[in-house]
Amino acid sequence: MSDTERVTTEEAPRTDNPYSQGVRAGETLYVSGYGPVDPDTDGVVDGDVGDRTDRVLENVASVVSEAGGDGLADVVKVTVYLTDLDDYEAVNEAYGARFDGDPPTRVCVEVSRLPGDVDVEMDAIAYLG
Ligand SMILES: C=C(N)C(=O)O
Repeated sequence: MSDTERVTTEEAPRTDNPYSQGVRAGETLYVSGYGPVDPDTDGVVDGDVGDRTDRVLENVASVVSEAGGDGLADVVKVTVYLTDLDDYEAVNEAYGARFDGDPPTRVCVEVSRLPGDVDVEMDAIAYLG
C-alpha cells in the first residue's frame, strides 16, 4: 500500500487472518473489528456484556495509541455489532462511561453471528491530526 502504514501492537489481539489491526492513511486511522478478547490470553474476558464492551474498547484504544493517537479520545466513528440487541442498554452504559460525555459518531447493528462467536464487536475510525 502506498502512503499508508499498517499498525501492529501486542496490546490488542493479533490474528493470522488476512487483515491488519489498523491501517493509517494520512491522519486517518482505520481500526479493524475487535471482539472482547484479552491479548494476553487470546480468550474472551470473563464477566458480563459491560465487561466485554470495556475490553473491546481497550483493544480499539490500544491500536489508536500504537498509531500515535490519544486512545479513545481520537476516535471519531465507531460501529457496534451486537448479536443480541437486548444488550443495547448494558453496552451503552459501559460504552458511555468510556467516552466521558464526548462520544464519537456511531452506528449500532444487530448481526446473526460474529467471528469467535463473541456477542459484541466494534470497529473504529480515528483522526490523528
Ligand atoms: C475479526 C475480524 N475483524 C475479521 O475477521 O475481519
